[in-house]
Amino acid sequence: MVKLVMVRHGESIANALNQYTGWNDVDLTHEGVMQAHEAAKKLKGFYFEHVHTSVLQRAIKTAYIIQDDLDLNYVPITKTWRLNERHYGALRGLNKDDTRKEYGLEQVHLWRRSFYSVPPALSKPDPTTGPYKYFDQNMMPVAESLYEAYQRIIPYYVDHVAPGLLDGKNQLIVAHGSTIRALIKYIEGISDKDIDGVEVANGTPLVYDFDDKLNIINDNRQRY
Ligand SMILES: O=C(O)[C@H](O)COP(=O)(O)O
Repeated sequence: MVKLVMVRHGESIANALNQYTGWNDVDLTHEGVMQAHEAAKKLKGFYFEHVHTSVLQRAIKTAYIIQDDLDLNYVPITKTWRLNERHYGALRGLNKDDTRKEYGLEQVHLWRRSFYSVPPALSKPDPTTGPYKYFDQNMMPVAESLYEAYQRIIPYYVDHVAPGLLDGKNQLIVAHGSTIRALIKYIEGISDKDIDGVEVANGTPLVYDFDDKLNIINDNRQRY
């Protein structure tokens, strides 16, 4: 049996302000730091051989806290844009309740949870925050549906996470709400329609036990 654990970062400053975030690089709040420590507590005794995270500090710092609390700082960590949150386009930085008032509940639900809905796009990529200044601007999204984000997230999982699992090595992914929803969809074979009912809470470890063919033996995921 091998384990995959996925953790959404602790509460970020944008989460606390109820703002769309996406590729914006915002820090954890104090509450978010505490949630990362809580996640580590729940994972006490868990050993993993590789950590995978995004290039966004809210996920990286959550991963570091978990590694440190579990005394696993020596475990290699990969930071990749492929595990970034879904790009929220021109919605990033806006308050979610304000957009509900302006565009209606249904539209906001579609932007946030449907598989194919694309948020309003930026007119051009926005490389103003740290992680993107060395990026090829041609690959920077201006907005992503979950479907589009899935196309960059799942190849990373298939190429860099699944081989470790198939080798019997536990893996930890510390990422974002939509990143983890895409991974849950792939791993559990959830339909395009049903994925809109899947939520991922900050700092709550999702644990999958797989057999040697990566069939799920057990998981602790709650749908709500
Ligand atoms: O990018 C964001 O705003 C959040 O991390 C996830 O937001 P959501 O719950 O609206 O998908």
